[in-house]
Amino acid sequence: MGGTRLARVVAAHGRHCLVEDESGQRTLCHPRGKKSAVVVGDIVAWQPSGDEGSIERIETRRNLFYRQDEMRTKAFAANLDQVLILLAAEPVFSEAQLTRALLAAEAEGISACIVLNKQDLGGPFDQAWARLEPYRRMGTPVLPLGLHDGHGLDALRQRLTGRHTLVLGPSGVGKSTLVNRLVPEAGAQTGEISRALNTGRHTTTATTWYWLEPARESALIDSPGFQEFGLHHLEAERLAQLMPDLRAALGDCRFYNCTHRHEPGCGVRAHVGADPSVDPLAIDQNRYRLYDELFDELSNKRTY
Ligand SMILES: Nc1nc2c(ncn2[C@@H]2O[C@H](COP(=O)(O)OP(=O)(O)OP(=O)(O)O)[C@@H](O)[C@H]2O)c(=O)[nH]1
Ligand SMILES: [Zn+2]
Repeated sequence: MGGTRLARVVAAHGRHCLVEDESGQRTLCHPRGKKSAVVVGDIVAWQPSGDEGSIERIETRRNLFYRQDEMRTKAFAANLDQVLILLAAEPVFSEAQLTRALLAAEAEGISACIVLNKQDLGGPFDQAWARLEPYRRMGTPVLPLGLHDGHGLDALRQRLTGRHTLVLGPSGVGKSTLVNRLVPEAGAQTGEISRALNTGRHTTTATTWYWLEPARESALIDSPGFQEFGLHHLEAERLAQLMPDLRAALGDCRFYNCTHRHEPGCGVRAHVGADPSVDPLAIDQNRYRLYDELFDELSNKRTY
């Protein structure tokens, strides 16, 4: 159709968004009619009208990273290559929250990595690093980082190169420090987006797309909302498949529809609490407890 162009959504506020074309040109767009909301990372077909534009269509998404609680769904971003979960030696992180974010990524087929910041803190860092051992063992990359002294920054840059990465993390782990460290003109970009979308507030409250280099190949997508990570969109029966450590032990249960909670002859529970130096399929107690609790939560969810 004449006049329609493809572009990427680099910021969204309400139903309005900022799209960026291949040359890097950004345009404020509004949806035409009653269209479903766009998400950062969406590829859209849009049509210019004056200085602004209207969204005609959202291209099919490769994936959509989102959370869902009883009342609402929150989409973080679409078409991702990777989700990076930033944690730190302090504040002490919640394993439940970490596991939920990993599950949401796995359910959409998005690879995830964990980055542990504040390496300079010594003891607390070592304790946090030890808590992440089951995650390393199940194959999730875990990178040490010290944003204050630059430790591990090169390895992190390597992991981000050529990918579009959503960054998530609880408050206080150093997410703004990370963005400012990797995106030299982050402040300017944020200001430009705030002005364009007329939010009148700092866009740390909205999801924002940052390019890491002038060639615009690697991107960091900064998104708030790591708290209250609802997984109502997942079936309880799918959980074990989505947890790599449990998944590795599947196939040896007596019952084909085993929930791995109370059935006799369960091949998963046989590995819970085992010594990893003896049992390569050992499942960490905490991980199993999280599975058990989530199974309860997801099988008792109410639908409205
Ligand atoms: N010791 C230490 N402190 C760090 C490091 N990186 C960041 N911090 C500190 O951690 C605190 C939180 O950093 P921010 O970048 O504001 O963290 P944030 O994740 O954006 O936090 P919110 O703004 O609450 O979302 C600040 O006081 C930083 O100086 C580090 O490598 N070591
Ligand atoms: Zn079982």
